[in-house]
Amino acid sequence: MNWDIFCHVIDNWGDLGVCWRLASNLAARGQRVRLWTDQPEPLDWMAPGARCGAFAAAEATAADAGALAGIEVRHWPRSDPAAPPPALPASDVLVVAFGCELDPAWVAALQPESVPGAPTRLWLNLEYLSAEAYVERCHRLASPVMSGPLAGRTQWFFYPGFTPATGGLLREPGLMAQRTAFERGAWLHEQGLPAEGDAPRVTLFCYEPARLPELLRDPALDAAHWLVAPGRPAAALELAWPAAAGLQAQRHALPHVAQPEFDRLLWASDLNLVRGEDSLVRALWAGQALVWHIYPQHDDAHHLKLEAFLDWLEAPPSLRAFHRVWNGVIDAPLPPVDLVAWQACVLAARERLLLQDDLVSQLLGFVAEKR
Ligand SMILES: Cc1cn([C@H]2C[C@H](O)[C@@H](COP(=O)(O)OP(=O)(O)O[C@H]3O[C@@H](C)[C@H](O)[C@@H](O)[C@H]3O)O2)c(=O)[nH]c1=O
Repeated sequence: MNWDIFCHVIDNWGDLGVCWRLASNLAARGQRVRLWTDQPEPLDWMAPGARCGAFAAAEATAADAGALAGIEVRHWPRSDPAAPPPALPASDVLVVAFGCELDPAWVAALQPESVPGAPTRLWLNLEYLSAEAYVERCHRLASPVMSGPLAGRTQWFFYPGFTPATGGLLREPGLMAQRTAFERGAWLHEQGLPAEGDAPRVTLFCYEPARLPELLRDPALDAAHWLVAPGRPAAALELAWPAAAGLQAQRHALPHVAQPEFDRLLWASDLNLVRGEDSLVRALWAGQALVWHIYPQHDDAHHLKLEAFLDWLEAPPSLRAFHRVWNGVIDAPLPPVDLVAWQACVLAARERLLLQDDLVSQLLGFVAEKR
């Protein structure tokens, strides 16, 4: 089948990160995808070569073409109201990610009314990830358009989630086999990172957690190797680093890496301090201790979202308390890091997730059912 996926980058990298993973998961299962985004630039490091297809086909190397077969990245002139709808063959499935607004003329162009007798074209909204109860209620609901140029059409809600009654999480079929075969020492060595010794490796991929200086002084981390992602995490650690004075801790600034390499970074770490949406999911698959820096919302809606996640995670009291302080929900001393208990919790959660179908399997099933 042919897919159009629309991605409006609001901020940071998760909007595009999720959409790229979705596109590549679909392509790996034989689907043909056009990925439209208003801000394709981060793909240059997240998925090197991805932009070749649409922007510079002649420059694509054979390796790029092979790795990215089935995906065409296209620029979406989202904020230009005069941009004419594309004159391209219609797609079977149109996905607007995270409820992004697509001009009705574009919807109509890419999804002409289905011909009687032919399979129905589908228009889906892939929503944000949450463990809150509404997700199970809203997953797979139809949203009929009542007025305007698209009146009479239906958009379907598809919600990712952590339980069998949701759309599940993105997970490539071979991911766990790769995870098991991963050789941490060799990988760290290849990256030029310290591969010897028992000192914990901590991946830092966060926003600006106010309690970072306090965490630097946690006794479990006083000789830690901090593996620091570029951008906001690097800036946050730079400010906090004076708190590590006198400790043996070391920091290692990392470059932007491609998504598969980012996964391996999480596999190689004893503690993953992740954020947003996609890195949280990848930290669950990594099966190491994790702490989530949730994307903050103005009305504090993220507090409930965080609690729902901690409930689903069956987080032990120390991990719950740590999350609440780390995310500024409560003002209290940061509880001590307990790598053993926290990893056990993540591994148990991963076992539960592995019993469920991944998001793309469910999405393909949903589309087959509706067509
Ligand atoms: C640091 C790094 C990240 N990445 C990728 C992994 C992820 O796909 C992506 C980061 O995305 P996230 O973890 O989701 O965090 P994020 O905070 O970057 O993204 C988002 O969070 C969402 C909840 C919001 O809705 C978005 O608007 C957005 O802010 O960047 C790499 O591929 N290589 C790297 O070197």
